[in-house]
Amino acid sequence: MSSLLELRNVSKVYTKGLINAQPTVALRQMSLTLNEDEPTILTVAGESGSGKTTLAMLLLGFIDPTVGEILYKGKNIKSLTGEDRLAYRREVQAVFQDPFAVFNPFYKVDHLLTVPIRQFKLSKSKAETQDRIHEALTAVGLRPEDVLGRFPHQLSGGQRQRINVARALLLRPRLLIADEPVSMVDASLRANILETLRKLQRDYGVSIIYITHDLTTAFHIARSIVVLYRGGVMEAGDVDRVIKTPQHPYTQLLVDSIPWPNLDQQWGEHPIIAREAGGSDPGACPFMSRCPKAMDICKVRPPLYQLDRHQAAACYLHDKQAEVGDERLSDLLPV
Ligand SMILES: Nc1ncnc2c1ncn2[C@@H]1O[C@H](COP(=O)(O)OP(=O)(O)OP(=O)(O)O)[C@@H](O)[C@H]1O
Repeated sequence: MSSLLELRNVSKVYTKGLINAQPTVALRQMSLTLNEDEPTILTVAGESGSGKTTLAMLLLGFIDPTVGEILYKGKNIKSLTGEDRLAYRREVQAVFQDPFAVFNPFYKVDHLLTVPIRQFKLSKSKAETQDRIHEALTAVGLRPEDVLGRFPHQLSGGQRQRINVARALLLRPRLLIADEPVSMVDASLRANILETLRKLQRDYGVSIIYITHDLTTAFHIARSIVVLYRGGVMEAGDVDRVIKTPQHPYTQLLVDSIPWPNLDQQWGEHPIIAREAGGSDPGACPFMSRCPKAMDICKVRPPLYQLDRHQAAACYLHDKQAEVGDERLSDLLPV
């Protein structure tokens, strides 16, 4: 089986200057492989300063490893030239934390989406360009008529972030580096954007390296996880296994810091729905009795709704098909 991406013993050491240089080991002997034939979502999790962004910068070729090598389709990304380099530039895309910072405020969304198509000569006509843009916007759950013709400041943070994902998707990437893509997005839109990423992996065969400090979202979308601490890999493996039975004390600490809702607790005059649904099972979604779509998701990952009530909130708010009655969620779950 051929590899899409391979890190071989990669370390990155930053030095601050010539005098009194204090080296920082931002990444330490990291190795991992993503297979070309098995698009997957891999989470890289860790607290602030653990080396996550350094890893993203290395993978995108913005900085070079101090030791070790990074191979894309079997070739060291440092020595890529010509067609190979162009393919790597096109096929490895990124979505960053801040959906505000990426856009030039003077250009409309149309321009922002047309530029990459032009740069990589992906279309032969204006009509084809438009078709591609419409397809990409639709794939990320946006209606073209809602966003085209607008400036970035006329869009919500969630819309902007999805346009970032659409822009990456236009280039038909094989690998997406998503560095904290939902940390600056409203809680109600997080599940929506994470679901979009999952769709890219499932329907478009894009592998995703999802970088986060938030294990709840990692659990939501990833199949496997690498836990970083001070540049070193503490634990790695199947996401269910690592989060449910963490072996390393640092991972245990991260898992212990996940907020767990108390399903018996009442807020204001309204009892939480889990009560109404007879949901004494702590792993059950509080909205399960009235939300068919959530039930589907629950079958895949039952404890999702146990992890973070905001996740449940996001799911409810996002899911227009869910018939949960007229109650506003904010009446049921405090924000
Ligand atoms: N350009 C740089 N020069 C020197 N040290 C750096 C540089 N960039 C990062 N570091 C250091 O490397 C370590 C890892 O930083 P990095 O930004 O990769 O962590 P992170 O996990 O992404 O953190 P955060 O979640 O806060 O963004 C930190 O100790 C940081 O101070």
